[in-house]
Amino acid sequence: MGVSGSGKSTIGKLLSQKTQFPFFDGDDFHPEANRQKMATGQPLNDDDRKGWLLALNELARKQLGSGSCIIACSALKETYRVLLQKGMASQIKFVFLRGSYEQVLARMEAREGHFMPASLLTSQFDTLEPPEDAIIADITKKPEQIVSEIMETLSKKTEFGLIGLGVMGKSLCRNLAHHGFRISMYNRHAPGQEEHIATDFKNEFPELREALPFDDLQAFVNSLQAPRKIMLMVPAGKPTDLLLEELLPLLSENDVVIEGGNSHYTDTRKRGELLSVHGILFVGCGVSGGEEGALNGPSLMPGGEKSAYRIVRPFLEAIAAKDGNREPCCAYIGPEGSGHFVKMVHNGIEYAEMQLLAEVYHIFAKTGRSPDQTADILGSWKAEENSFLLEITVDILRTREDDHWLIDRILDKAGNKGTGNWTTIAAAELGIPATMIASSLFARYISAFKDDREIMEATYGQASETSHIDKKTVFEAYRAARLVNHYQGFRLLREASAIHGWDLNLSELARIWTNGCIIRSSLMEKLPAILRSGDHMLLHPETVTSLKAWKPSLSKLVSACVESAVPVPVFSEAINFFNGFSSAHLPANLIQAQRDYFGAHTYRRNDDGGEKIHHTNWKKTKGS
Ligand SMILES: NC(=O)C1=CN([C@@H]2O[C@H](COP(=O)(O)OP(=O)(O)OC[C@H]3O[C@@H](n4cnc5c(N)ncnc54)[C@H](OP(=O)(O)O)[C@@H]3O)[C@@H](O)[C@H]2O)C=CC1
Ligand SMILES: O=C(CO)[C@H](O)[C@H](O)COP(=O)(O)O
Repeated sequence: MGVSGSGKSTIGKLLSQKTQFPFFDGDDFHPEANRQKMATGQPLNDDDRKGWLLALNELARKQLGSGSCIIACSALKETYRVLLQKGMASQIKFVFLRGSYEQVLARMEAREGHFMPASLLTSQFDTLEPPEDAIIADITKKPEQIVSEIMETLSKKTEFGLIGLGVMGKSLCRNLAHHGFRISMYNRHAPGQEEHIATDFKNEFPELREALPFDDLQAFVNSLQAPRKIMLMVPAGKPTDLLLEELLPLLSENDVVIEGGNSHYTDTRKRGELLSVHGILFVGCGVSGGEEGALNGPSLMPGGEKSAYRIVRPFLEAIAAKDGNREPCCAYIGPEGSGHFVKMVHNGIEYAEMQLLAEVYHIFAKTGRSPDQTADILGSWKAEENSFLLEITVDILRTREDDHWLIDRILDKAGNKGTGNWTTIAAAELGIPATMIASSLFARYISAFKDDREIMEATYGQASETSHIDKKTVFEAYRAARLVNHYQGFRLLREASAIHGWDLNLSELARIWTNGCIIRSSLMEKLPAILRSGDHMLLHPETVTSLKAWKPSLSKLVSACVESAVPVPVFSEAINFFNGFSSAHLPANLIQAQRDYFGAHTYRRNDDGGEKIHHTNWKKTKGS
């Protein structure tokens, strides 16, 4: 690609000789209508070009079926290039023949018998939108040198690098390789502990035969095509900062770093600012799906500068899971740390979804059911209320070890790595009652007090059995609580978007969570349409019908569990939130009066339009 006169045909033909891939001059593929228009001296507009660009796209597609090809096409605008690579972005490489106006003009004038009006060249330069991710060839060099540099870049340097070959990093590398990307892989070297990790990993999987393994960071960086695209999959916090500190001096302007760990969104914002000072682009990308998702298609939530996302988009979209319409479960989220904020809330929703299933398991255990019997019931729910977490719970409950259920041997102290904690803090800071997320976090914390719990039970007695709670009640309560949980999570996202000016597309977020991620579910599949409709999620007609039908079971379940001393903190939050949120009158008037009484915090009245601020001298008016 490049302006007229930049040497596309010369370089294309030479490349064709070297590679043996056929060469096509794009100009030969104009439809008849375009030819006639050009013959009359009229310039082509974008609409005219569309059919032509799609014809070239078709040509490339056909050629890729039997090898590859080289096409000369000016491809001056980004939109043209998007059309050219439609449906096969990861397989197209642009070579941009770059030169100044004066250089191109001089070349044109030197061509015997060739005249190009200066005005035409000016319009070419005016239209040109230089590509952000192309092999750049300097047209002042000799054609042979240009071609050998292109060949070297294409044959030796890799397209994408990944740092951190742990659970997620390894799976993502294999996923990238499955999609035909040439990758470099790096893991740190710690003598006696972490040695030859990347090489051993490469040797383990045949799909990595083309991948380059490194335990030397400088060599890893040098192996990548410019602008480099490097993804980090290391623990969030200090390790990420240490790694960036080491990496930064090795990078060049316009390189892109994608940080895929579960980082706090404020760290992401700071890192983006730091890297931008050095001209490095930064994408803070939420990744969900665990080990299997990373291998077969995760859900990806990239945030940061849009220009940075455009460069890495072909890679991220290729490896992402695909939704029901075969669209990638990956979409640009928004600026600064928004991608990591969204991933954090995803995990918050995940916490509550997990805790609800844990409470269901507990209730059924208290009815005397074995893990297998509970698995049978949960398995029967899949037809109407399926989710990834429900499916794995069924698998977990059925898993046996030496004739015992494994679940019975797992210590009941839940761990966490921080995202539920951060979501709870963010909800509190933004004034959003994400009570189910907060409660599921605290349920994990309560579980950690195992010693206290044992002493308390010995003192106060055990929960009684709950055989009077029927399966239908539990199922309906579970369905109602899930709706409330999703409402709270999306409400938190909406508020964050408004406060931070991120312009999050909530419907699109729900769409990219329909596959690949941990909270994918049949409910999530309904949310894009509901959120797109602009309706309040809890007032959408379908939700209203469901909640009216299921709410009595939620109340009944929580009452019965409280009676039996079976802890159901997250089910309780669901019904209490719902009851409060659907009460036109709450006792908050008394809170306001108390605040005014002891601290003169003032209050508003409901009999004067609520505009004015009032204060009462409560002691003086006492009893009057
Ligand atoms: N596991 C999951 O389900 C998910 C995890 N995540 C996030 O992805 C990131 C990676 O997770 P995961 O793969 O599970 O973690 P692992 O612990 O399995 O792997 C971490 C990797 O980071 C490397 N590493 C650790 N510290 C440093 C350092 N200071 N410098 C360089 N490399 C370092 C480790 O190298 P070494 O082997 O030498 O120790 C290892 O390769 C985390 O931020 C996590 O929160 C996101 C979504 C899901
Ligand atoms: O991001 C994830 C899933 O989406 C990770 O698995 C994360 O570790 C889960 O959080 P926690 O460890 O706090 O349970």
